[in-house]
Amino acid sequence: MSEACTSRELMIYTISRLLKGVRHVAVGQSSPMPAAGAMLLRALNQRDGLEHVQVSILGSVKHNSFTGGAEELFDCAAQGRLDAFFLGGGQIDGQGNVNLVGTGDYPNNPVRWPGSFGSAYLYFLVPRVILFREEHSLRSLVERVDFVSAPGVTDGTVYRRGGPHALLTNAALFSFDREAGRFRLESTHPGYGWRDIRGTTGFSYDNERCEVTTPLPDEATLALIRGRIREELRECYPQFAGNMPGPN
Ligand SMILES: CC(=O)SCCNC(=O)CCNC(=O)[C@H](O)C(C)(C)COP(=O)(O)OP(=O)(O)OC[C@H]1O[C@@H](n2cnc3c(N)ncnc32)[C@H](O)[C@@H]1OP(=O)(O)O
Ligand SMILES: O=C(O)/C=C/CC(=O)O
Repeated sequence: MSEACTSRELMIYTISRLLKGVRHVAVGQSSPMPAAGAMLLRALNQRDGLEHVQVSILGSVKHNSFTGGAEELFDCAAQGRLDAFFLGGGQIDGQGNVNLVGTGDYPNNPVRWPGSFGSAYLYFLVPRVILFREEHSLRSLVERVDFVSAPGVTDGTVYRRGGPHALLTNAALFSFDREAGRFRLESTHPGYGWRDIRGTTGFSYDNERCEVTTPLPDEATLALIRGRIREELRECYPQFAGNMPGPN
């Protein structure tokens, strides 16, 4: 029996499950776990003789067919040729708003993050946007973000084909109901129960007393993460890949 599945490996595997059915997935800045999850889906589909998955990772030479940087990604999204993307946030709230700018009042934020990137644009255009935040805490999952980098919901007068699909943390998986503008707890990761999630989530959500446990990857999938995926990830995220379990 190999070393037990780590929290990050579970998140990577869960991302690959959330991506099922996509043909083209892109990964933006500062997103090692999404990159690994997208690579895992590509590898699993290849292994199982399923449809080819195009993976475009910003900043990568090996795993990116774009040669012109983010502009090409944005054009691709506008043309409807991108099925899935990922957004993080120092804060994420119960309506799926993400804050990549900082806490407190802009522009004198006591805590400052890298900035909004093209998050607002892509959030409106990419059908399946998966939100991710490793830290599941009252400070990261808040009632209302201090700054809206990209809004989760928009009124019906605004043309919008993209938006939040799910929120994944190191403790739980939520889906997002776009009609209701609310998250629904879908599963808690091994070691966490619904009460833990209630106590560490700053917003209200549906299906609070969820008893479903997030499924773990099987041995073969775990071996793929620790082998091929870890190696593919090294190009863009050497430190993250170096901290993953795997053969020396
Ligand atoms: C086209 C495109 O590319 S669109 C962009 C796509 N990519 C993304 O959306 C992902 C972007 N992600 C990020 O920029 C980062 O991962 C962030 C900002 C969300 C989080 O930053 P991380 O460095 O991972 O988190 P970390 O927990 O280390 O926090 C950084 C700092 O902010 C502080 N912090 C983080 N969250 C909070 C919070 N909610 N409240 C107060 N302080 C906070 C931390 O204490 C830390 O401070 P320190 O440096 O003094 O210790
Ligand atoms: O403008 C943005 O959103 C992101 C740009 C990242 C890049 O050019 O690599």
